[in-house]
Amino acid sequence: MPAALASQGQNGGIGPMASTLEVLAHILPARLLKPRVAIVCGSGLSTLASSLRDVVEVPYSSLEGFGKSTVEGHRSALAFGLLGEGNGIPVVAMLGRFHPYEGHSLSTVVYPIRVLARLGVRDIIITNAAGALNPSLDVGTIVSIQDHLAIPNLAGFNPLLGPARPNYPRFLPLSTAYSRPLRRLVFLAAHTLGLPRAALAEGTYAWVSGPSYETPAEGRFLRAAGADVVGMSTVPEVLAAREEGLNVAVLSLVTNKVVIPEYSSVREEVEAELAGKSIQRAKDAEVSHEEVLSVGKQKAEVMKTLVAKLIELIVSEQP
Ligand SMILES: O=P(O)(O)O[C@@H]1C[C@H](O)[C@@H](CO)O1
Ligand code: HPA
Repeated sequence: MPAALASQGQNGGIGPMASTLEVLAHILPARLLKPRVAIVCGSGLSTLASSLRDVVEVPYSSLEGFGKSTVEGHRSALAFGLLGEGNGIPVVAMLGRFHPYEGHSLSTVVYPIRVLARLGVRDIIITNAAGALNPSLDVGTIVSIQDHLAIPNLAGFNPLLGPARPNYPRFLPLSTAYSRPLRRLVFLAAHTLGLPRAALAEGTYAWVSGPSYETPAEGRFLRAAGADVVGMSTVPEVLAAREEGLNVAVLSLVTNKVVIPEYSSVREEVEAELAGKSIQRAKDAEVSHEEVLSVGKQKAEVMKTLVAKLIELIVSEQP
């Protein structure tokens, strides 16, 4: 395997794990140190952690091995806290994530997931902002992800690249990566909260490296290949989480429709113009990160309520 590819992966190890865990053990009170469930907050969704109480925030800068989230809408800290009444459920949230397009290696992107697993997390709820490829998905819909299509993984950009390690599978199966029991609880949570049926859909997530958004041809290609939404994160985290033995649920918030106009010929337009006819053409549209963040802000509350209810259900089924 080319060295450049191997170094994109797990770096043959688990980074400065002992040091990271030691710092956390030093900072956190015992009731927060062993989180049961983890949340990864997508673009504009760091307020998902605001349902926690007794929160202790740990900046990534104090944790060796962590990078810095440089994307607007992501904060560089872990939030440890309790959810619900009484003793509460210990939960940890990544208030921001690392994307490969920021210049982070894949091993840095997934390092926090490996840390969370070692703290005792059993279930992880990964959220993201995504563009809709499936025309039936409206902006603001939450999509419970059931599968993924990861062209970068298929092409050799995979966080699991690297030497085999003891106690880790060499060949990770992904046919059940998105936990069916957790997906069931996602729909039960939505039902319990009385969310309208259309607020929550199911679908397949296409991972692209970004940071450029898709061209219309790429959008058509991903749709034709079976994806419902597209985004620039999540899949590396899912792979690491599965490798670490965590149960995974992924919730994508549709923040925009991917612009996939029908192919429209300029030649035909010019010929029509010359013939004195006019052709009606849809207006050009473009997606922006500002739009993504604005929808995230509008829908963060419903996403937060859904995630909190999901965590309650997870823990009531598997204390
Ligand atoms: O971190 P997520 O996947 O939520 O962020 C999405 C994908 C890109 O990072 C960015 C594009 O607007 O939002
Ligand atoms: N494409 C890729 N990533 C995204 C999009 C998109 O349209 N929207 C939010 N994240």
